Amino acid sequence: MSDSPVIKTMRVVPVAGYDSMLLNIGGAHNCYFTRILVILTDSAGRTGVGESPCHASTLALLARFRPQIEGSELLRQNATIATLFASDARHQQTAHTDNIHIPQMNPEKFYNAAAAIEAALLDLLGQHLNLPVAELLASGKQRDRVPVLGYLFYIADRNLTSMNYQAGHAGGDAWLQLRHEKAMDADGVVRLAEAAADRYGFRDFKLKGGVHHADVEVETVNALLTRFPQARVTVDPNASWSLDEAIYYGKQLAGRIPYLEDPCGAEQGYSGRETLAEFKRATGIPVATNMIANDWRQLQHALQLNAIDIPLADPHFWTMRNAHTVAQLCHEWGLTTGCHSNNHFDVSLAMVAHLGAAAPGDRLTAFDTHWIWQDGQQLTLHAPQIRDGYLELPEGPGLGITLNMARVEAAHELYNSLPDKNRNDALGMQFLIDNWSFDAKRPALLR
Ligand SMILES: O=C([O-])[C@@H](O)[C@@H](O)[C@H](O)[C@@H](O)C(=O)[O-]
Ligand SMILES: [Mg+2]
Repeated sequence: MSDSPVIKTMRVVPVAGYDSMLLNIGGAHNCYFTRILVILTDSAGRTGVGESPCHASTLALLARFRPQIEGSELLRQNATIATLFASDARHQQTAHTDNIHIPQMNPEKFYNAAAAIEAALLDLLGQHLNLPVAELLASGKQRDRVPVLGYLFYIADRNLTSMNYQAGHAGGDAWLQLRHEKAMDADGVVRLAEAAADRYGFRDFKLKGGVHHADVEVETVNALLTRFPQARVTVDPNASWSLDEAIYYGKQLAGRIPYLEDPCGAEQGYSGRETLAEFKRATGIPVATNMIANDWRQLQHALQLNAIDIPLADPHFWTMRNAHTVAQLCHEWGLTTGCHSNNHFDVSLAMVAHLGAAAPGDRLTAFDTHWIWQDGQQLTLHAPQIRDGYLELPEGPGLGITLNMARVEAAHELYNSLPDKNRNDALGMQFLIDNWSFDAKRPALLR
């Protein structure tokens, strides 16, 4: 044994929070979203934490990994993580599909589990060395703040449902009110963007598409560009457009948008990587993706086909260290570094901040975060802040955050009370369209 601190306990805490009725190709976000916290304590009396998307199979995997983590030496965390990667769990899980109903997103449960454990170990290691996690990733800390985008959604009318969607706070900050109200057209989305820009200073926006006919979504992008002529605006239809549609609408937007995200996907015997490569050649528009390059093998094929420019390597899909390696590869190979997100708490916000702070080079597109939809529900004492369009790196060693255990326990209670614990966006959608079901090739409202 070295004189390394030893991991004493690993606690896995599924937690829930509230969300708005946000639309996407998979349907409508539930009024609740769920996540998992992995909380480690070590023999030096420190606590480290990581966050991941929540799914029953991820919880099962974390339970399986616990004996390998407890008793391990903190300074040998590379070997500990390598043991997880060497286990058959990595391959068993890839055979399972998830409930998210967004095709090919591939948020593999093994990676989610490994990512949360790895983040908690890095948090502890940083505290042990008195260094921020950004300094522990191979490039070291490059910046103190990371550009993030205003992630905009069409919002359905929560009053049409019997679900427990929350109301906003009238009379205060416009964003905190509007994020709960119906916004189904360009005007509504522009009002959301104004409120988000006022509160967070965004200069980049991404519209979640795959909801209306492409004409409506392009009109919304145009309205955003008219209102914010200096802003970078894009749309992500989650591959619901055909290749022909993507080229048609891409040509309308070319020169005015910095990139398109997953404009099209697999069709007629051609893979998503092949259709995106054709899209790029036809329009010259850079392509970002979180759908077809989510592991090393997919990324290799995507790059060989020259299908993408911006792999949105989410640390929860890759682990923080692997996502950082993708950022290094982007830097060395002339690609652009970006980051995908799902609804999350502030532990994930800190993970994303450290990842972005350590990404080498200047070719960084504003990172995604859903945090603005959850702002106010923090589980830490001081959540990382978004100001002036940037996510600020928290101060202090490790991830720079401290859990607020009273809030964590309350979020855990909420999780325990939920009948549906896995993400299922079809539920809310049934209130809008009878018997609605997911179709990877059709925007959610076109039935
Ligand atoms: O939150 C959503 O509805 C998004 O559609 C999310 O699930 C996607 O993973 C995502 O943000 C994306 O960029 O495709
Ligand atoms: Mg996307």
